[in-house]
Amino acid sequence: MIITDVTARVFRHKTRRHSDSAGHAHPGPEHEVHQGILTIRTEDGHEGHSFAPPEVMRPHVLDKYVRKVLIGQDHRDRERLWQDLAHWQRGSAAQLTDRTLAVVDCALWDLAGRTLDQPVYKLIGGYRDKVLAYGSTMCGDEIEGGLATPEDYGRFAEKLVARGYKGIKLHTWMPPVSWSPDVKMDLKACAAVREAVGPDIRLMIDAFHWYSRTDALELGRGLEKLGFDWIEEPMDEQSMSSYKWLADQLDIPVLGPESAAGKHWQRAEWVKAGACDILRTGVNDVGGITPALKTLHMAEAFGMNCEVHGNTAMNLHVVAAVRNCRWYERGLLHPFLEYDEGFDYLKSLSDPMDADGYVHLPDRPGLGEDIDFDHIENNRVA
Ligand SMILES: O=C(O)[C@H](O)[C@@H](O)[C@@H](O)C(=O)NO
Ligand SMILES: [Mg+2]
Repeated sequence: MIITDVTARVFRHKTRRHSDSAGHAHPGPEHEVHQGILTIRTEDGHEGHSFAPPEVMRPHVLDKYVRKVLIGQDHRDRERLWQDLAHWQRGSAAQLTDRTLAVVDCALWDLAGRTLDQPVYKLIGGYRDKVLAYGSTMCGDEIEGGLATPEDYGRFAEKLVARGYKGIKLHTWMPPVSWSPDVKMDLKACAAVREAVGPDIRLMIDAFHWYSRTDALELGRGLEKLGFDWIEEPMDEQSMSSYKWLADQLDIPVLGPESAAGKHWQRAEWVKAGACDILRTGVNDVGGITPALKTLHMAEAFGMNCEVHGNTAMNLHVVAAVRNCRWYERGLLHPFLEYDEGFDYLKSLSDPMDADGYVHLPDRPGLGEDIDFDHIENNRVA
């Protein structure tokens, strides 16, 4: 049970996903990027793994913080290890991030599952073995036939419904798209999707994240006429009072915060302030599975749903272990990318979806990621 080793491996993998200046993904030519895998090993040879960008697990961070907290400890003490690592953040000069807490916490959960030969969601306490997914589109673009016009969104929505999705979330246009942001164009895309899919498919929006209060209000009022289920991150989430102002004015539920700092503590403040109607958490956003569960359980105590941000196994297992989350966010999707092709370092999808829109939890131990260790070793860069 005692942790003896924490290692990071960096490897090449190929993708057609490219990040823009705001960190949003768009399709492009295949290129090589680097990915990291963190491995935590115990004295009896058990291992737990989790993936993250290499900078999240860089040598300085592992040496100065992670190994100091983990080595020699009982790997089953996830709560104490998470608290001990989180307490290093304050004095780390912002070098120890929530993303690092998340990759360590996920590897510990994976280690527990692999050691006990159980899926993580069953260790947490399973609520369901399959979860309804919504298709989460990439942000709009200026790619001919991509997501460049409202009609493009409408056509893509039809394809997503044919694939089985019962819900669709539009990420609309944001800089660096030359003419964006534009509330009226956002609403045209939403209207085109509603027209294309009809009244029974659930629709949501995740818009430009820095609109003014009045722009966000105009967007929200328009969405109410289109029967959307929620408006997400239309303003800078550092201004909780702006969200309180917006939520007080709108009938459509305001969902958040996704990117606001402060883990489950800040999300408790949003609930107390009435700044959202549906809460949001995400394993990468709050520092791991452990704090994501704290957020979801707190929301449940207030009678609130809490939607989990992001795809991948770590978020899927959290969604499968709670009642007060309606969807798994499957994406990000684009007409020019085949999401079901997965990643070249995984032998199978972590979130396979059936024709009815349900993602089934794999019966593999831990986080259930079907890792191709040969690919990792054959493409090692560090
Ligand atoms: O980079 C981002 O901001 C995320 O990918 C984001 O676009 C998307 O995951 C999201 O906001 N989902 O709700
Ligand atoms: Mg979002």
